[in-house]
Amino acid sequence: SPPALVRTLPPGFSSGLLQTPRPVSCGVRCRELHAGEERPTPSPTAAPERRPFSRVTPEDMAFFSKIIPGRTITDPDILEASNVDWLKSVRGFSEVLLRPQTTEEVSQILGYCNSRNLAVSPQGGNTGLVGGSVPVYDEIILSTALMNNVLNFDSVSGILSCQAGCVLENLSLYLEDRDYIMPLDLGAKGSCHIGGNVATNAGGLRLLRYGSLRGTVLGLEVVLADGRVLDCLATLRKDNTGYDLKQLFIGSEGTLGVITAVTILCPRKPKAVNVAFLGCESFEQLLQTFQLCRGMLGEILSAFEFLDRECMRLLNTHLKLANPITDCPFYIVIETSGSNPTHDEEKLHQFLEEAMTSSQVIDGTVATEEAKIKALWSLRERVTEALTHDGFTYKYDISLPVERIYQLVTDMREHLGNRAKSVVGYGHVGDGNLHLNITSPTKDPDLLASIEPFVYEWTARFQGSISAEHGLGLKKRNYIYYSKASLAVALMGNIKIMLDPKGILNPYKTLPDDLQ
Ligand SMILES: O=C(O)CC[C@@H](O)C(=O)O
Ligand SMILES: [Zn+2]
Repeated sequence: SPPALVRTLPPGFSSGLLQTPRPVSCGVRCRELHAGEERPTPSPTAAPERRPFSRVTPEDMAFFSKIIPGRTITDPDILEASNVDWLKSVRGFSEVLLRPQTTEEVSQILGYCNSRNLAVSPQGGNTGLVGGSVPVYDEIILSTALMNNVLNFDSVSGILSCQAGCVLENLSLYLEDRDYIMPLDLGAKGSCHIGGNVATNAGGLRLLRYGSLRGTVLGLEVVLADGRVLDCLATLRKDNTGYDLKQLFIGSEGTLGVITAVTILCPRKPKAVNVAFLGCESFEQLLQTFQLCRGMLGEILSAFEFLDRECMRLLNTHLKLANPITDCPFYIVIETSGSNPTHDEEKLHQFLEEAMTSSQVIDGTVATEEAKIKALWSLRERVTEALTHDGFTYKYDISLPVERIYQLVTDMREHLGNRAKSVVGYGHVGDGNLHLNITSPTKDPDLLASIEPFVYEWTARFQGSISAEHGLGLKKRNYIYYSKASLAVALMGNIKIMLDPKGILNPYKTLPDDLQ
């Protein structure tokens, strides 16, 4: 029988997304590449069976307590928050939460877990939306929360070095005091950790201007599954000495190593920021406005986001946020960031005049002061929160050629008829990234069966990505084949085996079940 420390699942209780347990795929951790191999049929999102990892014993606890005294948590009330994801859609049953403060501590923990065959679920701010940051069964939760020191900031180059557990908003405030900003900004900034941002290659609201973390992250320190510390913590803009290994860990969702420190290139704080909130009659007009905006605002444009009328309805109903302009089918948030307030305002006003006279935009409002800028941004940033009050939410994060993104929403509405409560579209127009969200009063397997695989087939038909910026985690892992060739996925499996031969790091995530 399992040691007393480990609670077995209550009878009939499902772990994670588990509904119908699927037989363990093959148990083989070594997979050969076969040319022309058939792509496996994706299984439902149900979690695979627990793999035969060891269970935590009192001896293991004694070891952890010696390495990180007072920072081994077993209190069920504290563990509850770390076992459940932000959406409350995935639940694990871990009984151990470890809070290291240093890279050396992470190294010792992983070296030990690897030798004992104990599975580990790395966790940052736990704000992910695909079930990637919580355990599925009894994996040990390895939190970066106490690894929150800035290591260095070079005010000439703008290069920041910090530990992985720094909260994004704290880093932003730290940099703003020094006349710099972070190159990324997300709705979850108050909780998410930079290590988690990098591990998931989070996109967010500024990607249009500053690019993805694949460009702005200059270096990483990563603890590998066996405890070795990989020092790629470079601070160079240019470095072509061999393969760029840090890219493997960016977006790997904690399955290849635990990121412990990051160096990141930060832009100067803009002297002038303006936000315009505009309304359009059709998505066609919204796209024309985007084109015009790129032409007229070019170098000062820092965000071009959208939400539809349904999103606005949910913001009004659930969060009591008022629409600052007349009711429209589509709303745009445009942000400019530049170095000359007079020049930027003049450009923005010329653009708005042109957009209004050519009837691309029906109504709009502009903000230059911080409080109003914040209020306008919250209409875009808080859609996710509004959706959580609308019911059970099915979330899709799709990349498509920009002119196609809203067609998926209209096709989905037509396809579902009155079976869904709300079908909404919003997202990052500038990046060709749609957030399609569908709600129902409660979890509804029939509705889900109507949405999937329809949404994935639709996306694959236009060579889109089924996960633009949220990653695959537990929920989307089996749909990877809709966006990646079989050979690419098989190579990913080989990399996983090379770096984590026992598969202890964030098991059941990112890779499809046939490669777990
Ligand atoms: O909740 C979502 O689907 C999207 C969340 C986030 O990526 C956003 O852009 O607001
Ligand atoms: Zn987004």
